[in-house]
Amino acid sequence: MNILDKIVTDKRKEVALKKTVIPRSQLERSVLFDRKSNSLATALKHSDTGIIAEHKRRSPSKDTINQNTNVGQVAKGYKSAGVCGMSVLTDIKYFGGSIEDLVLARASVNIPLLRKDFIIDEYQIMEAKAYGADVILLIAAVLTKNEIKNLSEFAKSINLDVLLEVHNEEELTKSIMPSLDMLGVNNRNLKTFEVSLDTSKDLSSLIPEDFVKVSESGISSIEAIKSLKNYGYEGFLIGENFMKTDKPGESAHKFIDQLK
Ligand SMILES: O=P(O)(O)OC[C@@H](O)[C@@H](O)c1c[nH]c2ccccc12
Repeated sequence: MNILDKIVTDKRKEVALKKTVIPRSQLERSVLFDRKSNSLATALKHSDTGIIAEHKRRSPSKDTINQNTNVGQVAKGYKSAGVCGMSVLTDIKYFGGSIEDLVLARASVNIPLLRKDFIIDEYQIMEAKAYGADVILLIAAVLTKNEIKNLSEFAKSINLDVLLEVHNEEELTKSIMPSLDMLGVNNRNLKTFEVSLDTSKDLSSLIPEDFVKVSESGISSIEAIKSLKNYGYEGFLIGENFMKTDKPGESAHKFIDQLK
């Protein structure tokens, strides 16, 4: 079994258990369920820099990145750096995050927040909304075309933006549908952890114009962003490059200043 299969197997168990502890009807009663969403796709379209900064403590490819973070402070730092949005990893077992991280970020900022997790069930989308997310990530590598359709339409029905992540042409062609707002190309292969920005460049011409294009992972230089912009990318998801420093917000600030 590859790592992605393991993550999804564990995720199915986690979701089944969570459903018994907090039923959907209770999620719907969260005050955040009625909060007006803040669109990440719109923010990216109106930005010259397009940075989406991530909160990530550890990952299966890197182990520890930063265990001493205060997610509320990181959120404030990213906001004052001028990011378009923040991605909050909520997977516990493999990334050291939690759904509470999302609500703590939401308590600190009103910028668009992406719930970054392995979403396989509507329940997790309800949970994302209840804990303050504006956007969900769907990963084509772990979903069928039908699942992508059902989950993205459900997210749209509760006013969440959808970022669909692909890694190759096959995933991309099966996924193109009107219920998505943004198409993200992950430069990291989630099965082997290999990283190459060429993945974004190679797939760019296959993404229809009406989707905001996002390049994800392995981005650490201004040059990388400048070259990805030539391929039509408007969003850049950066985690480790900021999180490996003591002050992720300040690192993001310096980075964004150089982009302007
Ligand atoms: O830390 P990086 O290399 O800048 O990558 C950030 C983000 O793209 C990465 O964390 C990510 C992209 N897609 C994912 C899916 C699940 C978990 C994590 C991810």
